[in-house]
Amino acid sequence: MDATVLKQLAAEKAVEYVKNGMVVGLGTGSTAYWAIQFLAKRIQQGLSIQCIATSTQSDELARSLGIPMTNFADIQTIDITIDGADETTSDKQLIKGGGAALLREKIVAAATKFYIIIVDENKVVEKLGKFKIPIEVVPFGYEATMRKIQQLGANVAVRLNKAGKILETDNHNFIIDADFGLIEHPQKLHQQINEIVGVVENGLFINMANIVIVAHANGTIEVL
Ligand SMILES: O=C(CO)[C@H](O)[C@H](O)COP(=O)(O)O
Repeated sequence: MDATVLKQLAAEKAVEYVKNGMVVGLGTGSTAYWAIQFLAKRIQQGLSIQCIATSTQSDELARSLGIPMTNFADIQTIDITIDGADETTSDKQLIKGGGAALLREKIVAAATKFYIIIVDENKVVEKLGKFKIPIEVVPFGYEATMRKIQQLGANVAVRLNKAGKILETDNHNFIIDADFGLIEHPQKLHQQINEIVGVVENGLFINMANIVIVAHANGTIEVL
């Protein structure tokens, strides 16, 4: 099965967890895209929910599909969030931020009671780290911040957009992509990165996912 179909299968399964009256966090990326589409379909069929997005891209998509949107000022908690990931281990430790939305994704995830990750089987790894860790940093002095990250043992580069300019996140920050190789102790590395002055947040999502829905190439769905 092709990658798009697998993304659809995982997304469709995740949307089954959403019930009337819930506040739902909307992820970012090409897999979360399908979850937003399926949610819109269920809303047309009568499902009543309010949603909060992890990026302007997902916010705009959701609004264009008629999904009712809310914000943190008007809610206490988020019942379910459905998001993609760049890598997951079988014990649900994640790398996220390939779409540069990791900061809002982590804020939404931290406010969520039941955090669902949807992936195809290619994202499941034994050890995290083949995918470079995206790190959101403030623009001021980012070269110095990048050197500190490098001193932790990474090869680093500031992320560029399609026009070759430094990519700016929704929060007007930059992303440093840091290659640490395969990571032995993700929790420790997460702390070490976030202790660097100038770092806002990093793409290691440790002990956050409640379930990971994996779509396999043969069309079966596995829930981790
Ligand atoms: O973390 C993310 C965006 O910041 C995405 O969830 C992650 O990059 C996966 O994206 P896709 O589903 O397109 O592979």
